[in-house]
Amino acid sequence: HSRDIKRFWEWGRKIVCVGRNYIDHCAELKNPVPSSPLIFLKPTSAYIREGEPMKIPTGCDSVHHEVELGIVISKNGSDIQQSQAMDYVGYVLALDMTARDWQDKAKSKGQPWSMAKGFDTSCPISGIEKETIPDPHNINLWLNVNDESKQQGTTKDMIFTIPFLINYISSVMQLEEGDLLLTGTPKGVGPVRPGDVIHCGIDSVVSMKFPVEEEKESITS
Ligand SMILES: O=C([O-])CC(=O)C(=O)O
Ligand SMILES: [Mg+2]
Repeated sequence: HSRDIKRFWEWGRKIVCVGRNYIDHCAELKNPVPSSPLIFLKPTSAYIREGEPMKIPTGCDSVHHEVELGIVISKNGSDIQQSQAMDYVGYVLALDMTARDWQDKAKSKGQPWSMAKGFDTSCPISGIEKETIPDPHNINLWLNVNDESKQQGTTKDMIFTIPFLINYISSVMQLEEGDLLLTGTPKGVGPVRPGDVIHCGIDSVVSMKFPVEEEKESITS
């Protein structure tokens, strides 16, 4: 692949996610509000784009939608200072689809969330928007399931800001061109079922739709 940043999902090397970055989402799942960012990873094999279905993995009883502002890293950096951080960003709309029953089970056993967060199709994304988003800390994220409003939040309510997160993460692991950073979800998460359609957006600037399907066992001989 040529390294066209507009097609970062084809060659970007990691997806770094922030959990519990909105107080009202911490409260709805009865989780503590973190005093430092909660970081986890998703594999890049989880990406899907509009036109592809989101598939509920076999054996999972509850896949939740989480609409999030995504940050595409535009150049390599380590120890990126907060004052420089906004030179490294482009914006996407993203879903952090989560197998909530698997996550709950992992949490109760003290195990990582990798399976709950990393299943195939668990990271639907839009294209990159930059000029259309003048202030990423003042946009509205919304999500409907079958035209019913489920999530509505403003990035004003993020606990840890984008420069803080970029500095925090890049002091430990380099951020590379084409990486995606998911900044957490506001309240209103909930389950989706086969046949549902997820429609989400950032204000009226960008929106995307994904149908939900059951994963079918692939038939190979
Ligand atoms: O699974 C969770 O609740 C953590 C998370 O990804 C978020 O807050 O966006
Ligand atoms: Mg999330």
